[in-house]
Amino acid sequence: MTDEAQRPALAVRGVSKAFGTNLAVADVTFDLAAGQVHALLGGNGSGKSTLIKMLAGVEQADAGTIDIAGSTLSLPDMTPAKAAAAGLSFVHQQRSTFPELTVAENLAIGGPGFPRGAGGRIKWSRARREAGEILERFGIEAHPDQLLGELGQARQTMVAIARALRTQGEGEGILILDEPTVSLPHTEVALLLAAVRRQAERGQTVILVTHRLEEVFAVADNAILLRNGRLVDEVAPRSLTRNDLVELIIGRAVEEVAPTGGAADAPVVLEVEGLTAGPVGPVDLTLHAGEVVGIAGLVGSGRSSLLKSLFGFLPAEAGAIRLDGRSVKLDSPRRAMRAGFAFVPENRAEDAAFPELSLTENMSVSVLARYFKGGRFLVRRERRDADALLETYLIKAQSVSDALNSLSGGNQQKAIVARWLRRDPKVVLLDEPTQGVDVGARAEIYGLVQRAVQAGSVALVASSDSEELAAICDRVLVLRRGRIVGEIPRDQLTSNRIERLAHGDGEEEVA
Ligand SMILES: Nc1ncnc2c1ncn2[C@@H]1O[C@H](COP(=O)(O)OP(=O)(O)OP(=O)(O)O)[C@@H](O)[C@H]1O
Repeated sequence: MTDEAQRPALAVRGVSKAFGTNLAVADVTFDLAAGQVHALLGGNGSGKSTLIKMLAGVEQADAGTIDIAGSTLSLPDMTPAKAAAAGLSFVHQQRSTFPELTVAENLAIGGPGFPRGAGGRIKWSRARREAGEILERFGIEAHPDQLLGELGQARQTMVAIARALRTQGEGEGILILDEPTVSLPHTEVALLLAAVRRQAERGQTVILVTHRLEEVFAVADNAILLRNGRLVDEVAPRSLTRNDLVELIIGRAVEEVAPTGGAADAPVVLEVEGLTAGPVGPVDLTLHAGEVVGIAGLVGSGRSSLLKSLFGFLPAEAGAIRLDGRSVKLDSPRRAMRAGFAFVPENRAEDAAFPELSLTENMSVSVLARYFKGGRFLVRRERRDADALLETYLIKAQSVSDALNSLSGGNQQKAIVARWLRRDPKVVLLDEPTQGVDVGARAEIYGLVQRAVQAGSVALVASSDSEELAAICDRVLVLRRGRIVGEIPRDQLTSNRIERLAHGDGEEEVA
């Protein structure tokens, strides 16, 4: 082999970053072999995003260099422009693509731009031809004139990847995918991973940040493991069992959580009849004490709308809701909360978090009345409870006074789940509850949901992760176009079955 062939595609040397006294990334050094998929793994708060942001030049490193394509770059001096020039291409979870524009327009935006002629007029025929060439190069089945939003989720992400890589020669540079499959249904995940694998086989070096271990086993040649900001190991995942990998990531084994079995002969807690709200309905539901019921369905099937209408965010146009046999009117979140409903929304940043406020404040907004006594606010008690929640929910923070937005994404999610479960709700509504949450805390959250329902409550869990639903639910209801098209009981519950029903393959099985 020549020196060129042996040289790593990326060498990371001595990278460090502290936030105050918190060493988020501590002297991390590794090499990435070219043409491979490297998973960047670690528990919540282990430093993955901070490391990626330093490579992208959006977070200033304290120390460290990278070697790429024969040049050495200082990370404290990195900027987004330098990162792009060095061949580092990023595709984030929230793709910056535009569903209402065409594929060709999406491929032109943000890069070299549209080809222009005299007077700055856009040359559409050339833009289309170039888009067609890019689609072909990346093996994406789409037409340049198609609206991006008409494509499936996986192909939309592939367009974002093609856009990020379009100015690189075949196999040049590094493609960095930051949790690209969050909220993608299973079949779409498989399509996207196959495309990533194809790119690697053609020589592309890829860094994949993910919490989903099945993806690591499916596509990664190598895994870089971070714990508390330090590099703890580099392994070939295929040489490990799932449990070995979990232990390496979070430093301990994780117990599988199984449903405790809310029985159909237990008393009925929640009854919904003919609920119609926005894109949902009419929907009937009957939940028995102790049940965890999953809501599956493709993007746009109405999963989130159903939960939102049960929490009074989305006004119901028709229908009746009974809680413990008594009729309840849920026309506002305040009323829903009073009635004993709790809701962890999918979109934490917009709907749930107070990013600038402390962790304590974010966790106690749901129970503020507990801390008012005789005109005084019990600050010490609030703090003591917050400290306890940190332990119960394995939230990694320096202190409960930290602003929520200084926590890693997964830890913010745990804080919002803690906020709601601490109210001992009667009906727990969870929308994508383990989004961005690591394998350890995920099992912990499942366990807490189980525990929350054991005293006679019920939980409705909407998730795009059919494996998650199959693992934790007593039964799963599948939504299509706002209606329940099937119910899968525990003894027949597999992710495959959920996916098939969600896509409308096979029989409809309305219970
Ligand atoms: N802007 C910030 N201010 C203060 N501390 C921060 C900031 N960003 C990150 N941190 C801290 O740095 C550490 C690493 O966080 P980072 O977001 O890199 O973790 P992560 O591995 O990406 O986690 P997750 O899997 O939850 O996304 C955490 O302790 C976090 O609280």
